[in-house]
Amino acid sequence: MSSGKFVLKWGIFGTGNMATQFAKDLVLPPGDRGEHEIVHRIGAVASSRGINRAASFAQNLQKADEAEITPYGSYTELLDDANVDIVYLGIPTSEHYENMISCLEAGKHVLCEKAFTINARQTEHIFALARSKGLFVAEARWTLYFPIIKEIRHVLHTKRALGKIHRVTSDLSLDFAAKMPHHSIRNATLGGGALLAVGIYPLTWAMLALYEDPENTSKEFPEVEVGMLMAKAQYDGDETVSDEQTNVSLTFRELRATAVLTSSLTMRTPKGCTVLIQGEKGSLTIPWASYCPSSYDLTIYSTGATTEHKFDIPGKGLFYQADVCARSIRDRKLEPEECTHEATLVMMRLMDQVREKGKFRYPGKLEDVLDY
Ligand SMILES: NC(=O)C1=CN([C@@H]2O[C@H](COP(=O)(O)OP(=O)(O)OC[C@H]3O[C@@H](n4cnc5c(N)ncnc54)[C@H](OP(=O)(O)O)[C@@H]3O)[C@@H](O)[C@H]2O)C=CC1
Ligand SMILES: O=C1OC[C@@H](O)[C@H](O)[C@H]1O
Repeated sequence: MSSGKFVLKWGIFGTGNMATQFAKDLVLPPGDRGEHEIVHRIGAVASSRGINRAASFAQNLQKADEAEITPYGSYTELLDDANVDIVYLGIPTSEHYENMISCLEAGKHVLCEKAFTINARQTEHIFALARSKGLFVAEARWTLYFPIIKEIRHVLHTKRALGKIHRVTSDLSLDFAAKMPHHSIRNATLGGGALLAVGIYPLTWAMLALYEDPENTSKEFPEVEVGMLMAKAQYDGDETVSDEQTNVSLTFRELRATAVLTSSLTMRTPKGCTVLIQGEKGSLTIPWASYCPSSYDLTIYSTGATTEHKFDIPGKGLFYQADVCARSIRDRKLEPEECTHEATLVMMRLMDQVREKGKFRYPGKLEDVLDY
C-alpha cells in the first residue's frame, strides 16, 4: 500500500506489439479514468531475444513514468524478481500455455493475452494449477473489461430493454493477408489463424448476449455449424496452414436464439456490420471497433427512437483489465468477475468445437497437454 492505494507490480513477457501497447496504457494515471484506489508499477520486462531489446523497451517506458524497470534477457530470469507480483504475457498464443505454467510455478499471478491457450484442455490445466497455488489468473480478452460492457450486460439481461433476445450477428475481419502477408497473425506454428486471432470477438459478443442470458438457465451449450477456409502462408521459408476465413452459426435451441458470426483475415469488416443484437422489443448495435467498444446504439421498435450511449476512454483501454487484476488481487479473488474462468473455458471449448468441425488442428506439439 502507498497513501492508502493498492500497488500492483507488473512484469511483462515480450516486447512486441501488445506488450508495448499494454505497457503504455499501464503508465497512464489511473485517476484520469476515475480509478483512485490502485497504482500500477512496471517492475520488470523480459525479452526472449536478449537483454538489449528489454532494455530499450524499459527505457522508452521510463521516459513516460520515471519508474525503475529491470530488463531481463529471458523470461525465466524475470520470474525470480521479487519486484513482480503479476506477469502480463504479450507473446504469441503458441507460447501462452507453458509460460503461464512457469509463472504460476514461480508464484506469480497471471494476465495472459487472448487466445488464452491453444485448446480447452490446456486452459483446464492452467486453472487447476492456479487454484492449487492460490494465485489469480485471467484472460486478457480486453473487450470484456471495458466499463461499457457492465452497462450493456445490465441493459440486455437486467433491464431486458430488448425483451427476449432472438439473434446476434457479428463480424470481425482485418485485411492482413493482402496488406501484411507475412504477419504472424496467420502463422499456425505461433497459434495464428482467423478464429483465435479475430473470430474470438464475434463469439464473445454472442456468448455475452445469449449464453449469459438469464433465460439460459440450463447453461445450454449451443449447436455449432462451421465454414472454415484454410490458407497457406510462408514464414522464414517454412509453409504453415491456418484458417483465413471462419464462419460460425450457433443455435441455442432451448433459448430459441441464434448467432451468425464471421471472421476473416482477407478483408475488412464492412461499415455497420460489427455487432447487432436483435430482440423482440428492440436492437443494440456496437460501432467499429467491437473489440474496444466505446459506444452502443439502442433502438426501441415501439417508438422508433435510437439513442447513442458513449463512454470516454482516456487511452487505448487496455488498462481496464489491469485495474480489474489489481482490485481482484487486493481483494484476494482468484478470477475476475468480468471474465470468469468459466467464460474463458466456455470460449476455449467453443473454439475447439469450431476447429474440430473445420478439421483444423494446430501443428506439432501445440495441442499437447502436460501431465498434472
Ligand atoms: N488484445 C488485443 O487487441 C490483441 C491481442 N493480441 C494477442 O497478443 C499476443 C501477442 O501478439 P502481438 O503482440 O501482436 O505479437 P508480436 O509478434 O507483435 O509480439 C510478440 C512478442 O512475443 C515474443 N515472443 C516470444 N516467443 C516468440 C516466438 N516464438 N515468436 C515470436 N515472438 C515471440 C517476442 O518478444 P521478445 O522476443 O521480446 O520476447 C515478440 O515481440 C497474441 O496472443 C495475440 O493473439 C494481438 C493483437 C491484439
Ligand atoms: O486481438 C486482436 O484485436 C485487435 C486486432 O487489431 C488484432 O489484430 C487482433 O489480434
